[in-house]
Amino acid sequence: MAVEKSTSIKNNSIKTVNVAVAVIHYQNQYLLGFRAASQHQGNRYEFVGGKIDAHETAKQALIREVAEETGINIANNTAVKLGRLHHDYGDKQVCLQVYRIEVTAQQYAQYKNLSCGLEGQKLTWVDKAKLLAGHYDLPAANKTILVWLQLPVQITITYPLAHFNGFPNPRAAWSQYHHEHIAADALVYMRIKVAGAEDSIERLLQLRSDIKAIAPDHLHTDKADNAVINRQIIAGHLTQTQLMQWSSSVAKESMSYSALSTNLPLIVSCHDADSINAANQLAFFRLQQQLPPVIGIFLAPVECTQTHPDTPPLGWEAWSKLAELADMPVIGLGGLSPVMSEQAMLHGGIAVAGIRQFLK
Ligand SMILES: Nc1nc2c([nH]c(=O)n2[C@H]2C[C@H](O)[C@@H](COP(=O)(O)OP(=O)(O)OP(=O)(O)O)O2)c(=O)[nH]1
Repeated sequence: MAVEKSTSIKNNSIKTVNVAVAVIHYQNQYLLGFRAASQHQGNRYEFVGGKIDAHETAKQALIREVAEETGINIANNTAVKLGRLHHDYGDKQVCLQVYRIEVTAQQYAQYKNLSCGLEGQKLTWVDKAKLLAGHYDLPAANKTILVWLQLPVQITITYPLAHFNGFPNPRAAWSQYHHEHIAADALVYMRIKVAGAEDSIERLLQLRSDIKAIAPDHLHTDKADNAVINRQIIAGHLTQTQLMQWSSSVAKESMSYSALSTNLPLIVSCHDADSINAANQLAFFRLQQQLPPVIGIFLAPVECTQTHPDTPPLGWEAWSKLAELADMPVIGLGGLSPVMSEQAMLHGGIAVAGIRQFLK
C-alpha cells in the first residue's frame, strides 16, 4: 500500500477550505473561542481564525480574522509558523495554516477580561497545562496542534558516546556527565549515536526524572513495557537517512519500514528540500493512519559547527526558505546558542537546539 493509495484528501473532488488559525497566548494563558452550535464543528472550543480569502496570504487572513473576532490588532506581533494540517471531517475538508502569536503585556492587560467576541462568540483565556491535558473539547484536527505546543523554545542535545571514549567506562561517564549538566526540566534529544547503548539513556532518565526526551526511534519499542521510558520519552527521532529510506520504500510500495508503526510522535532531521518534502509526506501518512504526528524537524546546519566543520552552513536566509516548506514546526540546529530562539522565530522556526551551549 503506497501513500497515494491510502489518502483521500488529495485525490478527492471536494474542495479543501484553507483556514488561518491563530494560537494567541500571553505566557501560559491561551485564548480560545467557542463555536456556535450552528457552525461546522459547533459546540467546540477553537483557536481564533477563519477562512483565507482568495486574494489573501495566510498571515493577512490571520491579522484580519483576529481583528474581526476579537478586536486585537496583531499586525505588529511576530506570527510564528507552527505548521499546516490537512484534515478530512467527512462532510468538510480543511487545511489549517497554524501560527502562534504571543501578545504583549500591554495587549494582554487590555484584553484579559474579554469574554465575548465581536461576533458574539464566547472567548476565554485558559491555562496551557489544562489546554494540553485535554480539558477543552476542540475539533479533531487540533489534536496535532496541542502536541506541537509541547515543544519548548530550546532543546538540548547530548554529546555522542564517542565523546567519552577516553573514560574507563564511557557509558557510565556519558550518563553521569549529562546527569550533571542538563538544565532542569529540559527537553533532551538523546543523540548517543551508537546502537546498543540504550541502558545509558535509561540510566540518565532514571537519574533525571524532571527531563523529557526525544530518543532514537527504536528505543521505546524495545522498551515498551518500561514505565520510566514511557513517561519521559515524548518523541522518537528519525535521521535524514532513515527518513529517506522510508520515503523510497513508499515509492517502491513496500511499507515494511518500522517507523510507520511507531506509536510515539516523531521528530525528524532534515538538511534540504527533498527531505522536508519526505517529512511532509510522512506527517500526512501518519495523520491518515491515525498514528501520532510528526511534531518537528531539526533543520541544520544554520551556522558552522565544530562537529561538522566540512558541511557548509545554510545561513538564516536559506534556512528560512526551507523552513517555509515544512508542514510542521521547525527547530534550528547548528552553531546556535539558546538566546537565538528569537532569531529562529523571526525566520519561521519555533525553537533552537544544540549541544555545548545548551548544557550548563
Ligand atoms: N477558527 C478555527 N477553525 C477551525 C479550528 N480547528 C478546525 O478544525 N477548524 C475548522 C472548522 C471549520 O470547518 C473551519 C473554519 O471555518 P469557519 O467557518 O470558522 O471560518 P470563517 O470564520 O471564515 O467562517 P464563516 O463565518 O465565513 O462561515 O476550520 C480552529 O482551531 N479554529
